Amino acid sequence: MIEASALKKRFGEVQAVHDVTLSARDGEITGLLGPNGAGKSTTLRIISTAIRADSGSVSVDGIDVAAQPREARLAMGVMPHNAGLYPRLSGRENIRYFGELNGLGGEPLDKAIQRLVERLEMEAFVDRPAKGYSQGQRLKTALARAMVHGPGNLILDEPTSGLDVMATRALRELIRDLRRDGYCILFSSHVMQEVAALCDRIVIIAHGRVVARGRPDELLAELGTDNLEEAFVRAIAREDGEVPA
Ligand SMILES: Nc1ncnc2c1ncn2[C@@H]1O[C@H](COP(=O)(O)OP(=O)(O)OP(=O)(O)O)[C@@H](O)[C@H]1O
Repeated sequence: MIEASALKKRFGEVQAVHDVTLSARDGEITGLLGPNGAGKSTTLRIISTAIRADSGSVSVDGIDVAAQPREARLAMGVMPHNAGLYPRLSGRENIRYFGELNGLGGEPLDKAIQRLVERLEMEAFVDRPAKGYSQGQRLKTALARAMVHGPGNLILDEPTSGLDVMATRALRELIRDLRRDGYCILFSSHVMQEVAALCDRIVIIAHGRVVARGRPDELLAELGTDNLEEAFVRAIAREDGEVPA
C-alpha cells in the first residue's frame, strides 16, 4: 500500500509538483496519468526516495519514506524511466548486483533470481551481456532487478514506452499476474489507452496537481463522456480553465 499526501516539489523556477495526494492499494493497479511534464516522474521519484519532497509525506506499507528510507526501499521495487543496465554485465549479473545492494546473497539470492528468470521468460538472453539487449529484454531485466528483494509494492515509470505491440501485451499480462498475486502496482503513463487497459484506479495529473481520480467508469461519468481518451482531455482542459468543444 502506497499513500502520498500533499506532495510539493520545486526545481528552481519550475514547480514540478504542486499538490499531489494519492493512494495505491494492494492487489490493485493504480495508473498515474498525465501529459508530458505533468509531474509524474517527479511524484514517483519522491515516492521511491530518489528525491525528497519540499513538503508532504509518503508512506509505503505504513513506513514513512522520509523517516525510514531504507526500510521503505525494502518494501518497494522501482523501475525508473529509462533505467540503465550495466552493459558489460549479463542480465543475471545486473539482477544479482541489485539483490546484493538490498542485502541478499548466496543461495537465496541465486534462487530468487532463477525464479524471476523463469517467470519473466528470460532464459534465452539472461546470461548474455546486457549491451546487446532489445528494449523488451532490457525492460524484463529492469523489472526482475526491481523485484529481486521480494517487495510487495512495485513502482513502474512509463514501463511500456519503446515496446512493440507484442512486448506491450506480454508486459500487461505480467502486470495483471502480479496484481493477482496481491502486489500493489503504481505505474505512470501519458497514454490513456494504456492506463485504461490495465488500471483499477486512475489518478490524472496536470501541471503538478491531481485533476481527476477514480475507477475508469467513475471518471467517464464524472467527465460526461463514454470515451476514456476524451475524459483525459476534458480533465486536463478543466485544469487549464478551457471549455472543450
Ligand atoms: N531535476 C530537474 N530539474 C529541473 N526541472 C525538472 C527536474 N525534473 C523535472 N523537472 C521539471 O519538472 C516538470 C515535471 O517533470 P516530470 O519529469 O515529473 O514530468 P512527467 O509527467 O514525468 O513528464 P514526461 O511524461 O514527459 O516524462 C517538468 O517541467 C520538468 O522539466
